[in-house]
Amino acid sequence: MVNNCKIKQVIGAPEKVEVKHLFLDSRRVTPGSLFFAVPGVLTDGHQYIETAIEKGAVAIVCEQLPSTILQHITYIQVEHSASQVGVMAANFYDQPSEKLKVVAITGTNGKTTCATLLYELFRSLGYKVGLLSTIENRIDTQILDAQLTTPDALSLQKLMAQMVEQGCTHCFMEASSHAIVQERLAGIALKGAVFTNITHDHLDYHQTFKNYIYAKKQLFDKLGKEAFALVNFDDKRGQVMQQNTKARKLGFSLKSMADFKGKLKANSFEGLQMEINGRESWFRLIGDFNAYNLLAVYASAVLLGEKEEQVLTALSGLTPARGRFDQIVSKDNRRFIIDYAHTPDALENVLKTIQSIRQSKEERIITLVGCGGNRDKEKRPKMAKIAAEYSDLVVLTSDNPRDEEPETILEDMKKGLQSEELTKSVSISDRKDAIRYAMEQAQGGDIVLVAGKGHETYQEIKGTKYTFDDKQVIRDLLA
Ligand SMILES: CC(=O)N[C@H]1[C@@H](OP(=O)(O)OP(=O)(O)OC[C@H]2O[C@@H](n3ccc(=O)[nH]c3=O)[C@H](O)[C@@H]2O)O[C@H](CO)[C@@H](O)[C@@H]1O[C@H](C)C(=O)N[C@@H](C)C(=O)N[C@H](CCC(=O)O)C(=O)O
Ligand SMILES: Nc1ncnc2c1ncn2[C@@H]1O[C@H](COP(=O)(O)OP(=O)(O)OP(=O)(O)O)[C@@H](O)[C@H]1O
Ligand SMILES: N[C@H](CCC[C@H](N)C(=O)O)C(=O)O
Ligand SMILES: [Mg+2]
Repeated sequence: MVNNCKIKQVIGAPEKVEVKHLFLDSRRVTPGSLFFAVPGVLTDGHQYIETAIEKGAVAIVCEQLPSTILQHITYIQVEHSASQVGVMAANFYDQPSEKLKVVAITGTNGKTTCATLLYELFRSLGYKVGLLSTIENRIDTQILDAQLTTPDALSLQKLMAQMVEQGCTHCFMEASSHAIVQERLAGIALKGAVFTNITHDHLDYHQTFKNYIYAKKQLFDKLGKEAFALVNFDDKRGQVMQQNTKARKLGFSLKSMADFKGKLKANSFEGLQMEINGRESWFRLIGDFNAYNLLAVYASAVLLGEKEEQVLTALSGLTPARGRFDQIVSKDNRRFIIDYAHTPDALENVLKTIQSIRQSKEERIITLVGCGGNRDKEKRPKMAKIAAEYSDLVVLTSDNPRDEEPETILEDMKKGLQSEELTKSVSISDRKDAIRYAMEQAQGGDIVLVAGKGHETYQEIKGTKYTFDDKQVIRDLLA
């Protein structure tokens, strides 16, 4: 358990103790286990040491020792418990990440898309693969629910151990900025890290944009010299990510010279045509932003040792991840696009793409959008403004209101709109009613973007997750 760990002291009894399970949450502790006391955002795990022991924990990892030391318990005192969870769990599970080729993708947008494409690509190249993503986790063909974009440090090691057990050779994972700051990736040996982009999101958590950039940079700072640090050169923070890394520095770009240079040739509602390092291919993903994702995926695969030609052939057959530019065209030719755009930049990219590939301005753009509750409030007026700028009609509605009042979120969004923009927008807080309204307003040829929830199959309101699936709602209303 203690290899590579930064331990201050071990006290109590006995130093060599057998541990059956590891837990981060006292509520789940079972007899014979080890409990990690980690200070968190809402509370401090140190408060639950006693409960964990009552439930049968035999070992405790903590930063501060409790006032009462029990002789039959082993206390491992460390400087920083969050960073020791993954390292100890990696020891416990016998270093699963070293038996896999693990690539982590970070960036405000594009993580799920890239990780899912890599998973599909490597499967089509004949490998057994693991995937850790916002939509779901996969161990080869087995699908497991995902609660977080990046699982907690214990679950990560356990999932990777299961991947090894099932014969997987690769694992593609999303590294959210929360996860990096909280050291969920500690103890994972990465073969590579990918940076897609950084734009406004999560300032509720990181407070400043500088902190948010720094959070992502830590992923690259910790890479070993045998790994690759692949970044988007067209994002001005791309090279910032590489400043202090020991890893091999590589970049992709659509605009300038790069190790992986893409040239976009065509874009339509069916896909895009792009030349990569001189080879031209057709892909079934839509929009310039997806050209970046495709470049990142192509580059990662080549850097992992796959043959360029084979990668291109396999990649050109792949379709977008669920809820990402997902399209339904009705019999009367209304086009519905379900997309997980939940940041200002994502929304702007999707809308710019729609504007650039529609046949003419006769095809009106109707955008339905909301913003999540208990999350970054600064993005609300920005997202409303972008929706108004690129659309003929805007339907403001609820996303996942969580513990906030939907009306308050809508008011925050409307603050971004000038009077003429307000005249082309309506607010309908019930999401289903809002979708119905948007659909009714559309005529043949019009395009309705339903943004923000993508693959999600629930709507979270005041602690309850109600069944809700944008795509299904549209299908039902069409029927
Ligand atoms: C704000 C945040 O990121 N919180 C995450 C964090 O929780 P925390 O450690 O701060 O938890 P806490 O509630 O303060 O508790 C502190 C400690 O006491 C323990 N505890 C608490 C209560 C108790 O009775 N017993 C007990 O032992 C907890 O298990 C924890 O170890 O660490 C936990 C384990 O790793 C996460 O489950 C939890 O995610 C919460 C549920 C969450 O909603 N996180 C979101 C914001 C998030 O992480 N999102 C990113 C995606 C963002 C993106 O889109 O890019 C993600 O990776 O999913
Ligand atoms: N490379 C990109 N650049 C900008 N926007 C993108 C890019 N890729 C995807 N998007 C937009 O962002 C949305 C979310 O994409 P995706 O799920 O791949 O991102 P993510 O980084 O995993 O998001 P999350 O942080 O929620 O996990 C897409 O639906 C699309 O609108
Ligand atoms: N991983 C993102 C998802 C946001 C999705 C959106 N539908 C919302 O609920 O705000 C977050 O936690 O910020
Ligand atoms: Mg994601």
